[in-house]
Amino acid sequence: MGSTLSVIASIALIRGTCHDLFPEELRCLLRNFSSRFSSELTMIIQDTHEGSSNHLFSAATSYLGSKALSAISSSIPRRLTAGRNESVRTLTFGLDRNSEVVDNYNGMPMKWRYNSDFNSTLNMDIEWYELTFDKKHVDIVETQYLCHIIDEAKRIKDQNRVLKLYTARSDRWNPTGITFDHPMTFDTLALDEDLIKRIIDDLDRFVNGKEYYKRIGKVRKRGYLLYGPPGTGKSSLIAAMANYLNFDIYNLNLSDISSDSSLEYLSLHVSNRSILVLEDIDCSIMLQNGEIEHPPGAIFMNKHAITFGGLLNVIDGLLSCCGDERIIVITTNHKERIDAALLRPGRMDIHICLSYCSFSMFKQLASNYLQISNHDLFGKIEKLIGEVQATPAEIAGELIDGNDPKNCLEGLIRFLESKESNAQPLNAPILASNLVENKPENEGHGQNSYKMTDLEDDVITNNNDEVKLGAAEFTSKTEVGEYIIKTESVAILRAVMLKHGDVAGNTFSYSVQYRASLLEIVCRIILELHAIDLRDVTEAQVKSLLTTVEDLESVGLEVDWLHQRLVLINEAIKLGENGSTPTQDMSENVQDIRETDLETKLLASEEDGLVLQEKCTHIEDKLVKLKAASDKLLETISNPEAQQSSNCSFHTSLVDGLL
Ligand SMILES: Nc1ncnc2c1ncn2[C@@H]1O[C@H](COP(=O)(O)OP(=O)(O)OP(=O)(O)O)[C@@H](O)[C@H]1O
Repeated sequence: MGSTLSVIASIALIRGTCHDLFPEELRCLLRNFSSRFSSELTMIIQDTHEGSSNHLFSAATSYLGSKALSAISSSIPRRLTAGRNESVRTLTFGLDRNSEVVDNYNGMPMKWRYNSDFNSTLNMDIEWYELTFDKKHVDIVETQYLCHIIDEAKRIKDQNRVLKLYTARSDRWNPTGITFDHPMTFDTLALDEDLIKRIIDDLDRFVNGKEYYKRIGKVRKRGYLLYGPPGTGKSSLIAAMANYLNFDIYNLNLSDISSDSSLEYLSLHVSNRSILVLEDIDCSIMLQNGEIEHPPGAIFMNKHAITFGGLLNVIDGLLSCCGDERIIVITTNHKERIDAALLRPGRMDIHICLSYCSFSMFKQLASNYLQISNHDLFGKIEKLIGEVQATPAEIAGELIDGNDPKNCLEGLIRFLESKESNAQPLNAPILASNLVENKPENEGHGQNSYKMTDLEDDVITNNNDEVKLGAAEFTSKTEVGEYIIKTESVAILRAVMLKHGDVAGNTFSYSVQYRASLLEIVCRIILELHAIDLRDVTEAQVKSLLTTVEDLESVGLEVDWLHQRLVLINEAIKLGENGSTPTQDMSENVQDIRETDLETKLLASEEDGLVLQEKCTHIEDKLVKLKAASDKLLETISNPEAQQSSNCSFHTSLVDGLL
């Protein structure tokens, strides 16, 4: 034992002496000399290059630090440095002075040696790596290996860094941001499994799609629209996305921004590999109600100074040119209030509807909060969740306070039952907020439905039972006149055109696609009016529809006839609720509608006598029907008992005469 120690001590002494006698410069010289006769080549990578810091050197530091302890490196260096600072999530390692590590790159050994020394000429420490490899691999090192190091270092750095959340104040981003430490991940997010998989696939394709985007000449940005009632997990999904991608979040409330130029400035100062979130956009960008004068084209402005054009510029213009790998997420509780131009693929590539809690979502929440995957009470909860609209936030709220699963689940059942007793029936009318998205295949609450487009802008719809590729919104379209619209709206639009002419004709300053999307909204309102049971409609719901129609009118759509009809329905509901009889006003209103229809048709047909005659006959036929309907309506409304027994006529009177 004593002799072993003395041998080690002697070696250390000799090494120390050699080190003192042969300074680093001399040893380098010797190595260079011997390399002339060697098959190996050594490349020096210094910390500075041509007067500025050398990115390859810092990339090598991160790369070798991650390799130093891993099994991929064939040799673990004798001396390592270790540490951690505020900007990273885990410990980081590095090579110590004169330490070596061998990295096997596709079977080719790459020897790395780290060195540092004091440079008396520069009066500072200098650091460098020596990378030694077989001369025959020089091309691979130059064209592949060094790029691989840079890419890997970037990935490692991104993966390890602490995420930041930036908010804007006085039109500037908070310069340091705050640490974003949200625990939500795709594992804990309660969402349909298949939907999560599709979102992850899309994110993966996006972050790994550098070459793809380059090839097709498209800027690497992706727009997501998250919409749905409050508490359905929009913010939670953003957090899960940020954690999955390791992207910082820039959260912008447009109401806080004073001008388009401030918005531009902020968008230019969003870093790459980040998510720009515009929350509750419908609250910040309002549809004008016609009271405010504004230049043509600037139809959607908020009460401050941001124009719709300014917003599009951020999404399409400046951001497109000046950033890379950016995701823009827009959230809203009312998708139908957002201009279709903003929602089109290329701007908002993926639309995700976050809806009320389904049973599978509840099971995920139960697993998160109570750590149970099954319970005797699950059957009852499944039934209630199928009948009641409860948001994941509400369900989570019931599960959060308590350690005893049984108590929590019983509390949840009581909560759902109380909701059920106050709730609308299942076939309740559709709120205006659901107009755009509540297509037949997505109907049924407690279900999670969504549409999303992938890189090639396919559309995927899901109603929990089936997943269709390339269906619905963007693919199944038909032409009506110059408008290309969803097939399901064709019959209605044709009928509207026949009866009211081209109601979007006055909006010619907008694109045909945009006008088509406005017409789609009209069709959907009519479709919904035909589908709903008017006995269950509340005044608030009709008012909501009215707001949408007013919005349409404010952009120039001629839908006064629809407006009047909704007013009439509203009146009828009020009368029905009060049990009173119709007023003279109301019967005049019905008469007005008939006369207006006739006048419009007559005027529109003035030029052509034959057409006029034909149309008159057609209109007269319709008037006869409308008269019968309105008589029935008046009769029904004047007799509340009859209204109960003949809801069918009531409905026919109020709705069917529309077209
Ligand atoms: N899908 C979900 N999975 C897990 N938890 C959820 C989910 N949805 C909501 N929650 C819970 O409810 C809380 C509120 O949800 P969140 O803020 O994500 O909803 P939101 O749709 O963004 O609401 P708002 O529109 O009001 O901003 C979250 O903190 C989370 O605890």
